[in-house]
Amino acid sequence: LTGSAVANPNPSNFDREYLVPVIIGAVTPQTINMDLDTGSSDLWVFSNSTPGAQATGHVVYQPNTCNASTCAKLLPGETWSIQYSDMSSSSGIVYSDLVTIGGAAVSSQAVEAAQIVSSSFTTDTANSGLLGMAFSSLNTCRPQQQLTWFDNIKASLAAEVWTANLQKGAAGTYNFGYIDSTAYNSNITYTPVSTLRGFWEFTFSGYQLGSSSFVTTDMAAIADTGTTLLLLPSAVVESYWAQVPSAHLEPSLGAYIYPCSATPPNFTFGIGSYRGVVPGSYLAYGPVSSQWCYGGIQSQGSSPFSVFGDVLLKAQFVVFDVGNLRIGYAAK
Ligand SMILES: O[C@H]1CN[C@@H](c2nc(-c3ccc(C(F)(F)F)cc3)no2)C1
Repeated sequence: LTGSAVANPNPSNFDREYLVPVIIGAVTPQTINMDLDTGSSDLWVFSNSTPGAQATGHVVYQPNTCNASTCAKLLPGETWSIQYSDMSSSSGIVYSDLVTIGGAAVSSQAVEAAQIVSSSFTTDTANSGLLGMAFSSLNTCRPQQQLTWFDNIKASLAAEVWTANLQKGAAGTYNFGYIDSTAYNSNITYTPVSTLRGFWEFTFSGYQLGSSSFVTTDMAAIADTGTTLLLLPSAVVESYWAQVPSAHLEPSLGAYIYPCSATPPNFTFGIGSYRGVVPGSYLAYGPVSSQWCYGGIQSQGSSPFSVFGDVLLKAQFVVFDVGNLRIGYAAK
């Protein structure tokens, strides 16, 4: 078994997130556009349990709890509650239902129906749920923790692997169970993943800011498709933006902005001897005013690891190798 699904950048806002059409339900299938997030492990959707004022503009999951085996089943006593790093949150109850992504189906997937969503979820009307693709140890369902869609399907796949091929301002692809050798043009460089924190966590071997020399230093990072930007240690971020005249940390935003007339420098990361290049044009996030633009590289703050978010991932072909607990990068 293999699967392949489109990854659509949110149309209106600078590739802020990438949405995948997910089909939930057998008797009354619904296609729900969800944010595939390698930084969390809950599959949750706006639902008929979400207050109308919070669900306005969203597709809502209507579990068909008929008695047949093909229907949705409420999991008695199960609840979930999650908070994302931007302080947004959601919580609710849990059903089991058929979930198909890119033609690959899991018959009894825990589908977490939201009873409460925070305001930024309500306003992000392109996104009607999150599809967690980190490790199941992070799943918030209690008292019985639930498995991610990938953990449920991986034994049926041709290989316990999936790949992300996100694009700048265009539809990309998530493939499940196989590696499309036509989708990249360098060898894939793999490095081990630590699952101790439940993330796709790995060590990268250093970085290069623009045309400066490569800095060889082992650093921790997670690959997080649910984070828009590239988050690095504040000292590295300061050095990066020092290369752009008038770029500065804007106190009111807590973020670096730069003159929109400038093109930011490239960012290169190392994995062993592999060098992954993120073109400077990918590091221009979007305007905050007529002349100031929001930088695509920002500080990771007090986080113990950097965050390789969409601005970096869309420049690479990325292999999430669950079977061998490793992550792979290739140029494309
Ligand atoms: O927590 C970490 C796990 N991965 C990162 C992540 N963050 C979101 C997110 C998506 C949409 C929204 C909202 F719609 F704007 F509310 C908020 C957060 N999804 O993955 C951060």
